[in-house]
Amino acid sequence: MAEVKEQGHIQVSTENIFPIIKKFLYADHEIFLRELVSNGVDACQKLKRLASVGEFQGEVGELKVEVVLDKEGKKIIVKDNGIGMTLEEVKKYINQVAFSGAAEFVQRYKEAGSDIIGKFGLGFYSAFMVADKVELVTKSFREDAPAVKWSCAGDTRFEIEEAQKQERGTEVILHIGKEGEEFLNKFRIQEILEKYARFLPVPVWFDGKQINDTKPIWVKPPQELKDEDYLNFYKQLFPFAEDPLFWIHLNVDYPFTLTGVLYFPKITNQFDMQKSRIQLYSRQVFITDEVRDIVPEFLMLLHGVIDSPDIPLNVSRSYLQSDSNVRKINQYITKKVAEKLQELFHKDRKAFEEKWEGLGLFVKYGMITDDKFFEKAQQFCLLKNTEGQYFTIDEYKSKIETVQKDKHGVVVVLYAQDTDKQYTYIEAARKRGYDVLLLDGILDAHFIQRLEMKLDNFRFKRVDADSAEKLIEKEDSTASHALTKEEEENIIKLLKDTLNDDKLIVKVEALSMHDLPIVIVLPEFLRRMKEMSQLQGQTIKHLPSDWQIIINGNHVFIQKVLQETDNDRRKLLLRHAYDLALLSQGQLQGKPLHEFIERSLSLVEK
Ligand SMILES: Nc1ncnc2c1ncn2[C@@H]1O[C@H](COP(=O)(O)OP(=O)(O)OP(=O)(O)O)[C@@H](O)[C@H]1O
Repeated sequence: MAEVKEQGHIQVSTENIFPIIKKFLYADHEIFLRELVSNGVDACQKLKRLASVGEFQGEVGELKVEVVLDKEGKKIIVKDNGIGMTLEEVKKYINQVAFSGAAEFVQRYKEAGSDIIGKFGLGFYSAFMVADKVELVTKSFREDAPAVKWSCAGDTRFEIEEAQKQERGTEVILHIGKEGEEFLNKFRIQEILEKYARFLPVPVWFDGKQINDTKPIWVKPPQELKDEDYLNFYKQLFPFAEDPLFWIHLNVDYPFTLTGVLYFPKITNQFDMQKSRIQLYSRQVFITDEVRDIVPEFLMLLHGVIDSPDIPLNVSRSYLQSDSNVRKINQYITKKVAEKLQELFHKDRKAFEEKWEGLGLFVKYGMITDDKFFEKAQQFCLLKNTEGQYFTIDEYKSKIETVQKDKHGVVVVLYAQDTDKQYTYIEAARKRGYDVLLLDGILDAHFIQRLEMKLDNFRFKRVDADSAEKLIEKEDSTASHALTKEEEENIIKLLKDTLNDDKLIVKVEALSMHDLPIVIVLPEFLRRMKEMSQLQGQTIKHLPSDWQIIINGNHVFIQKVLQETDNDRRKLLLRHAYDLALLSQGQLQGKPLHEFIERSLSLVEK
């Protein structure tokens, strides 16, 4: 038996901290392993540093941290061959420094409650979340320092004695208690190590295998890396994801330290958008994938890794938002992303256009949520028209300015959300020499509003918001149609009778012969209101009374209806014209569609 060198009490100010550490938060118990393994890694790195400056002249050997599970003996052991500790150091670091860390935690826990949980590196004493008794056996790199054993059974008493350890380094032996039983499982340990230790800078071994990649790409200089390396790393992080569109390597040391790689993923649906896939590391130790307050909101769509020792982890969320480093990091990332996009745009516009389908989503999201980004992105944000051509905002403005300016000097941008459903309207607009954009993305409704807010005299109108004639109101748009006042009243009444609805909004307009005899439009404002309420989860269908019916006073079909003497046939013809209008809107379904088909056949037969 070794001689007991010292017994003592860990100094506790008010109450025993162990019960508090133990009850910490159930879900976070696993971090004990992160803490112990990273202490081992730190110890190895310290030794390497000492060797590099000549303060340690012995054999460094292969530095590593090893985790051993002894299921039978109910023990988890974390060993390293790093610097180790002398007796004095054990007293200083374990009894005082580590303890004061734990005491500080307890203090904050009492102040902030669950807010700080999971954000606080509890350090060495987190071992007591899972262990009833902890032993630490250590031998310093200093040649003449004897090995020391420290032990503590989860109360304020500790013991220090001489130990028999021959090799340099530290071994922490956890005697797992009831609370920690779930960790006496190989797969659980494996899982925790893969989560937290995957990219630690010193080899970490468990169950005969090395868990980690000590040199992940974000710590390497970008000029040493090929596209393939970035793609492989992406696969390593997200084995089931499709290849990303491109990536940005972050690398800054002043005024804060930040490295990382952010990927622009292929996003195909709204579900993909909700997944946050940025992992935060601090010196290669995984911290969290909850990066909401660190990364600008719109960049939450990106995937990848950020590593910064300058992000405070042991504080509450509201504090994080006001932290000046976090704010600077935010701005830096935004700037970097904008610059990278700009560079891609200038270097190879064609490739940029080809990727726009996927990229546009990020750019638009950024423009919607971040003013600074809007300013920059305005220069490379693309608009695609229904013929598949791409324009920057300025290019598009110059393209349509002359033809699509209305009588108030506002440039009216026409757009479709569905080239099939709105085909008739797109054609009608094109015939008038107008250009039509395709804005069919999930964010486009918001994007349109943003552009209107930011750009002077720029208004968006969906092609079916009005008759083609009225979409862009010109000075001379008071063209008269072929019907007399009486005929106009007659035809309106007839249509209301036919459809059996008094409340319908019907008007006669001078459309061209190219247009349908009856056109149905949904004013832009009303439609947008509906869309917004739908986006917020309320599903209001377009009520029929919102649609406006426009009778084309110049169409021969309408003349024919008026000339027809048989009232039933007049109604039948008018019904047919109305159904054609619904059909061109993609709204004719069910029974009315069936009747329309029957009627079409009978008209042919007659
Ligand atoms: N395996 C080890 N080898 C050598 N020294 C160690 C080892 N584990 C802990 N120490 C010493 O004990 C000190 C306290 O450790 P503890 O884990 O509580 O806090 P920390 O690592 O300094 O900070 P953190 O709270 O972020 O973990 C360390 O700073 C280190 O000096």
